[in-house]
Amino acid sequence: MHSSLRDLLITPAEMAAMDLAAARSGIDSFLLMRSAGLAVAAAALRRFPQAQRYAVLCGPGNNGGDGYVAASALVESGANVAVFAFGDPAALSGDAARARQLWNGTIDPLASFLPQPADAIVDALFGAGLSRDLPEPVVETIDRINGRDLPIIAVDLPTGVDGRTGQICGAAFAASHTVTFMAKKPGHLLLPGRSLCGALDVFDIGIPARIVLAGGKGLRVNTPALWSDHAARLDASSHKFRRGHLVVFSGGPQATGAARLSAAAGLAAGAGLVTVASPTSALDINAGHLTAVMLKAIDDPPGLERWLEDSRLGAFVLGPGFGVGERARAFALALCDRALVLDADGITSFQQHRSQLFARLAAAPGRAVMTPHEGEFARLFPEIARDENRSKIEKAQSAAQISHATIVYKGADTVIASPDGKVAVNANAPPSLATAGSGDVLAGIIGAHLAQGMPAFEAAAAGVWRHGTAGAKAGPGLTAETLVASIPPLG
Ligand SMILES: NC(=O)C1=CN([C@@H]2O[C@H](COP(=O)(O)OP(=O)(O)OC[C@H]3O[C@@H](n4cnc5c(N)ncnc54)[C@H](OP(=O)(O)O)[C@@H]3O)[C@@H](O)[C@H]2O)[C@@H](O)CC1
Ligand SMILES: Nc1ncnc2c1ncn2[C@@H]1O[C@H](COP(=O)(O)OP(=O)(O)O)[C@@H](O)[C@H]1O
Ligand SMILES: [K+]
Repeated sequence: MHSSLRDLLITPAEMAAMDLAAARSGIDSFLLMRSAGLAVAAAALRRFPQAQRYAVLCGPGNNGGDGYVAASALVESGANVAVFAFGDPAALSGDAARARQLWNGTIDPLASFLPQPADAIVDALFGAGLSRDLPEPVVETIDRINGRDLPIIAVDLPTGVDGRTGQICGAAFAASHTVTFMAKKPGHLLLPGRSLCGALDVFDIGIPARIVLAGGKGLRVNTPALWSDHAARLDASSHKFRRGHLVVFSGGPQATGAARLSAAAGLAAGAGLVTVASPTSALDINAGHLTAVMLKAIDDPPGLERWLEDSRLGAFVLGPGFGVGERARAFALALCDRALVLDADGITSFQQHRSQLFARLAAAPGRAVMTPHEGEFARLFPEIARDENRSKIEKAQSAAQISHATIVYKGADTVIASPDGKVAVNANAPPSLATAGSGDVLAGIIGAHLAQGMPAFEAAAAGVWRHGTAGAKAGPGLTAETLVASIPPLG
């Protein structure tokens, strides 16, 4: 696999365009199908050598074609193979018809397939060309097979998973293993698709990297390659002010913990100084819990404006535990032209005042990052959230464009998108991150990156990645506190 393809995500439409570009450059498309089918057969033999029968389920398009190639290769290796087809195999056209003609065995209708206890199933029913909900006979087959604890090797995508969105089209196989070609598709990473792929193999079937790279639109998996060039490095000339000063705003006396978690995370993530800006009413409580983190009384917008004259204040986190309302809006609007992470209550405060926030961000571009979870996203971007046609990636991209901020659309499949079109999908976050305060920690890490001078998209992507890595390091019993202690070095 060409190293530059490793983190690339290709939509099914882009993949189809690449097929055409490959054909135009003189590459024989049947050879691509042959490579694909051989890769599937090899994966089936390698992963499930104990199978007494490989049941290959073939559909009406090129995914089915890959299945016929795999079936022939499995027979050549001495395996026992049975082929079942959905639709009329005589109606196949192009490369898929050629692949079927090379299959010497019988082809039974899909409806007659009865799974046997030692079967391994090759799912070549539908792949990138799935364009609507699955037909009823396919749904019935999937229902008959899922849950029987049989190994399923999916060709390109588990049948029923939409490669662009990761959504399920009526039903979907829960595969043990998925073999895809040239590059991952969004549906392999976005939920629920990701949870149905099993282990994922990306196989190079011979489309030149230059064609794949030219055809992709810049969708990426979030890895350090995206942002490590922007990471601040420590050297002998570093001092605390050069490492950046992060400010985290605290809520009132009943709601101070979230800000302290963000502040602790910011310090652990590398900000040189961190100050909790607290209402006077909560100063004593905050003071009783803070050591390395500093404290400053800030009660109202004029007090904030005066403090902002200190140019050493590098970045701000507003939202965790802050309280929803007018004060949050006034603080946020005053910070829009700075490096700002707007999280939690900071986001919810603008539910009825969205256009005010977006207009201010457009007029005073700073480095703003918003970190909504699904509920907060729906509050700020209700029309986008409701649009069932758009993938989570497309939703984050639209939200970034209309808000003029980098969006971190959180979840197990967090998407990071910038107003200028950069986008990445995160894949390293363990489910143990679903714990109270985990989002506050993320906001603090991103704030530290902004304080160190990273651009907004890179600061956010690096923050999400470090948060995921910290989650894995802290292990299954993690709490927000152990998460902070597990934040790994940057770069
Ligand atoms: N470059 C590569 O990556 C390579 C890719 N390769 C392989 O090609 C696969 C993509 O092939 P593909 O485009 O023919 O699509 P595929 O998934 O077989 O289905 C299309 C057929 O299904 C039909 N159809 C769709 N939805 C339906 C529904 N709900 N219910 C019923 N019918 C439905 C649709 O008909 P239509 O929508 O026109 O009615 C059409 O007939 C890809 O996943 C990979 O395995 C390799 O061969 C090597 C090179
Ligand atoms: N199942 C999951 N798998 C991986 N990461 C998750 C999962 N659920 C939540 N997370 C991550 O944990 C964090 C939770 O943030 P948030 O919902 O704001 O929680 P809180 O408000 O309690 O801090 C987000 O970064 C989110 O992406
Ligand atoms: K499939």
